[in-house]
Amino acid sequence: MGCHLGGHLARHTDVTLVGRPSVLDGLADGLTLSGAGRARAHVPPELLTRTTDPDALAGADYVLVTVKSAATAAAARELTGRLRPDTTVVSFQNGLHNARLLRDALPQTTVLAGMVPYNVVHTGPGTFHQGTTGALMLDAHPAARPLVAALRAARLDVQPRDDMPRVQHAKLLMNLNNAVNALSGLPLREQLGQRAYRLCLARCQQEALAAFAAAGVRPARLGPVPARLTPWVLRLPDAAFRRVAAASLAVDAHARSSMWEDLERGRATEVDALQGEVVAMARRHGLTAPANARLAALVHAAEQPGLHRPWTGPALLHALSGTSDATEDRQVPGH
Ligand SMILES: NC(=O)C1=CN([C@@H]2O[C@H](COP(=O)(O)OP(=O)(O)OC[C@H]3O[C@@H](n4cnc5c(N)ncnc54)[C@H](OP(=O)(O)O)[C@@H]3O)[C@@H](O)[C@H]2O)C=CC1
Ligand SMILES: CC(C)(CO)C(=O)C(=O)O
Repeated sequence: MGCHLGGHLARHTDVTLVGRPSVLDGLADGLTLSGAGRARAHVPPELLTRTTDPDALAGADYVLVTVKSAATAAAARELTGRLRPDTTVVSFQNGLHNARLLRDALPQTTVLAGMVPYNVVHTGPGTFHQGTTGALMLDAHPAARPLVAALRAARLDVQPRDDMPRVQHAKLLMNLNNAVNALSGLPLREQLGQRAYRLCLARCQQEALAAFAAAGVRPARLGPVPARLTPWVLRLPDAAFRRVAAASLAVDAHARSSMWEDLERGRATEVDALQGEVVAMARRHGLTAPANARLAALVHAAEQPGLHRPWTGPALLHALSGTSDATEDRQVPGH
């Protein structure tokens, strides 16, 4: 995500990519951006400063944090004492707590929450493909204005919002599919086209919605269907689902979740910040979230070397069976 955002911005403003040698070395000839209906674009290496040294952020107006949730605390420690007082940090990460973690570590700094609604996959050396579309969102704040202008100049759609906690809860509901998608081994379109996988996701979302309600949080509406009705739409038979969710399925045939990419590359996933968050929130409010707990356990098992095998939809649903009432799979809203 850092290469995608940085690559787009580098054509309009000075960008320094602070990252790992394994990523930066692949950018020696620059960076190629594809997807989302834009012409394939090459960003030449002279437009990108690449470094592993966080000291390079000392002069930055903005720091966009795009590490996985488990790496936020360490990244925050690296930022501590290195930023100008007027630098603004934006967390463009999934999960609910990354901006708060950064704020706690950087109390003198303006830290904004952001949200990326679309998927980006590293498809080859220096090549980053955007497989789905949507507007970036971030806290509406005066400090965000120049960044919003730069993102727009780079032709990235962006919406400042005054309800980012609600946006992040809505995004968490979407991200509950990351585990299902990663375990399926399938592109998003193929996976969401199969009802058995959708029933797994519907169970996770139902548990999350119950936990959100108990916590007094109403997730923002990010798409055509209000969040509370999404589990019902997911449970529709395939043909009806295809009609109702045509827009959601209009994704690139190759788009996959970031968690799929983590399992493919043998990296730890973000499941603790997604399914794990629902389990923790449910517990705080005297509820349980057994489908989310089971999926988190399956993802952790798949993180072990050699243990990642694709799950069919029926097998995954069976693995979750007994974790919630199967009659839910026939439930309609209000019943
Ligand atoms: N990819 C996607 O399609 C989407 C991702 N997101 C969210 O965006 C965030 C980033 O995701 P994604 O780009 O996929 O993650 P990746 O793991 O692909 O990229 C993060 C990179 O940051 C590196 N990194 C970690 N800590 C540091 C540090 N302190 N200094 C420098 N580099 C560091 C990681 O290295 P290492 O592996 O060594 O830790 C890794 O190379 C996540 O929260 C994700 O959920 C949101 C929407 C879509
Ligand atoms: C865009 C989306 C929802 C795609 O699965 C995502 O956030 C991710 O892959 O992490």
